[in-house]
Amino acid sequence: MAFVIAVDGPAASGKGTVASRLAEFYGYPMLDTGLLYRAVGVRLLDSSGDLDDAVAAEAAARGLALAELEKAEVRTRAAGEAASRVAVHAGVRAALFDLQRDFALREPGSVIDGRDIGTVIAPDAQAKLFVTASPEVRADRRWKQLLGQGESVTFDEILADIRKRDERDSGRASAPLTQAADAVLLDTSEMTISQAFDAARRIVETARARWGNPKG
Ligand SMILES: Nc1ncnc2c1ncn2[C@@H]1O[C@H](COP(=O)(O)OP(=O)(O)OP(=O)(O)O)[C@@H](O)[C@H]1O
Ligand SMILES: Nc1ccn([C@@H]2O[C@H](COP(=O)(O)O)[C@@H](O)[C@H]2O)c(=O)n1
Repeated sequence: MAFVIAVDGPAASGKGTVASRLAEFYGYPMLDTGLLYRAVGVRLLDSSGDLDDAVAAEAAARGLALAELEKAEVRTRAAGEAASRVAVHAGVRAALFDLQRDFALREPGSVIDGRDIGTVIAPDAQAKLFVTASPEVRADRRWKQLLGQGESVTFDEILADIRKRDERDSGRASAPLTQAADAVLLDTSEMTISQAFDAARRIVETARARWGNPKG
């Protein structure tokens, strides 16, 4: 049976950073599911531009090619906003389900990060982390990241984005962002990347011991 590490949490909490370090440490493949929704959002922006059109959004999700996740465009602020708008459509989520679920079942294990991994995609995951940080810390991290990518934006604009995204992601009817009952909370507000990774690894090690696999 595959050992699945599910990493969920709000925008810019550092879940992707923790997930990629865990993947490297355990030698597992990693899937950043946010990129799927971002790529669907970008597809719609490039076509009709109507992010509220559920039918067009589902068609965009069904036509998605994995190569589209590699485009620099999916990592922009606009793509993040578009992703959270298309992610409310149940048809989009259904269209992306199998790809994520199949990834989760890869042997000998996988690391998947997103919003609904521990609750919907892999509710049976052996290790579940819910990575968070205060809105201000997350906004600061995302702001610096976007400045580094050459975007021109203020801290206050990013903080407003983060608050709006939290509200939309947590409030939607379909697979809302929520901590799974059996996920371990990891608040990285006061942690460096290396401290966050160490804490995450300890959580996973505890889950591995419980799972009964002595091989690290
Ligand atoms: N503990 C930390 N301390 C300082 N910076 C961090 C920390 N964790 C992550 N970062 C930085 O914050 C930014 C966002 O991190 P990351 O992409 O991992 O967040 P995320 O939760 O995956 O975001 P997304 O909402 O895009 O999925 C990156 O530039 C990353 O290097
Ligand atoms: N499993 C997921 C992953 C992401 N989303 C939505 O996509 C937006 C962008 O995700 P990032 O992780 O790249 O910030 C996010 O705000 C969610 O709306 C999702 O619904 N489910």
